[in-house]
Amino acid sequence: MTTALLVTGTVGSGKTSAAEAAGDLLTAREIPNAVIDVDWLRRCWPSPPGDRFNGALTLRNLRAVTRNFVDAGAERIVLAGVIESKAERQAYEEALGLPLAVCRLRVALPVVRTRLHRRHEGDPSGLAWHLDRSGELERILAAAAVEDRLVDVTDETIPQVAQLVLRGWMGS
Ligand SMILES: Nc1ncnc2c1ncn2[C@@H]1O[C@H](COP(=O)(O)OS(=O)(=O)O)[C@@H](OP(=O)(O)O)[C@H]1O
Ligand SMILES: Nc1ncnc2c1ncn2[C@@H]1O[C@H](COP(=O)(O)OP(=O)(O)O)[C@@H](O)[C@H]1O
Repeated sequence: MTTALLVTGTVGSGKTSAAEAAGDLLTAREIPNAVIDVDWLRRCWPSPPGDRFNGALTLRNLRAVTRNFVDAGAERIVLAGVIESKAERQAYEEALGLPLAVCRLRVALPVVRTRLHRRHEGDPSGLAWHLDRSGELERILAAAAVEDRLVDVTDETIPQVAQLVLRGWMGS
């Protein structure tokens, strides 16, 4: 049966990079897989009042895209995204229609901020928003403890993070 793994963490923690690299590792092992960057499923403007991250639309897109990937033969689905509560986790699991594991990346905030400066070079307003959100979201995620597994990856390279994430999910 197909199973899903959500790589989560605060903004700039490396969830997108880790999910992409995990997909590459699965491909190298010839395990049919798909990678979903949840940010793209909510990239629609404007969002409705009271739903600033487009949560409802994200779930509808997730349901449709996942079904297509499963129909295409994906056995492992790796997602990068943010969930802030156990209720949101349940809603994701229901939309996916698959067993879901959640791995949270923890990265020391000064390192996150250095990465954000690099990623948002030439984008001062985006940088300011992400810098502000990084600490706030880290506190929200730590309090919510929605994950099955928390890994501190402050000093790990992207391929190392991908390996850690997969090891916790698949055992190797
Ligand atoms: N609760 C919740 N739900 C969904 N997404 C969340 C949430 N909190 C923060 N984020 C993160 O917000 C970041 C939005 O950044 P974007 O650059 O995509 O901006 S925009 O939505 O296009 O305006 C984007 O940050 P990055 O993770 O750095 O890409 C999202 O992951
Ligand atoms: N393990 C890592 N080591 C060094 N830089 C990283 C690592 N993971 C991600 N990055 C870089 O940090 C930035 C944020 O990573 P990204 O994957 O976009 O994070 P997120 O999806 O959590 O916002 C990107 O510029 C990325 O290239």
